[in-house]
Amino acid sequence: MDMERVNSMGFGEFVDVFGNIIEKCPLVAAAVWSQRPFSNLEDLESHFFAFIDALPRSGQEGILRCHPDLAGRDLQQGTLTAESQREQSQAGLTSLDADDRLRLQRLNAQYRERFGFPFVLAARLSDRDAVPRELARRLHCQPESELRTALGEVKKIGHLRLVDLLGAHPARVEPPRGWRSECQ
Ligand SMILES: NC(=O)N[C@H]1NC(=O)NC1=O
Repeated sequence: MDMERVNSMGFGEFVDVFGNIIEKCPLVAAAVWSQRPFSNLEDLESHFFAFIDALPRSGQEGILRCHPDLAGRDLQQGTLTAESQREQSQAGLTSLDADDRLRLQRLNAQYRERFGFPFVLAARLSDRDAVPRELARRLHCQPESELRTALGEVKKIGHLRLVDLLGAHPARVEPPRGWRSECQ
């Protein structure tokens, strides 16, 4: 799909196509539509990300809370969005054995208890061994930096989803501008 096609979309079609760039948050696409025309993928995604950055903390936490746990209940029940299902599957999270699944579920619960929102990570840039390791590491980060790290992961997920839709050049796997974890 090229940008001319994107720029020609009416509101309804745009939200249908881009409504899940930010997981279960079609409002972001709805707001971005009014910023058209877009010159390229970077321009388009910058509007998605600027919307997130401009939200108050409650809105940013709300966006994080719309994400399903990695290897969590939605995966078990088959209720993930198509995008999330594919991402979790690519990371090998759909084929964990019972012990590994339980370990991840316990870590997810600890993380949610500490920060008040779910652990978010771009699963396609990770794998079944790295996910619990990264979760355990981030559990010890400070809440302020962890919020920024988690929003950076939301942006990585959104970037990869946009690349899928627009058939653009290979995804930047190390995106610039502070998308890295702030807590080492
Ligand atoms: N919790 C979490 O990170 N979920 C997201 N990550 C990802 O790659 N897809 C998701 O749904």
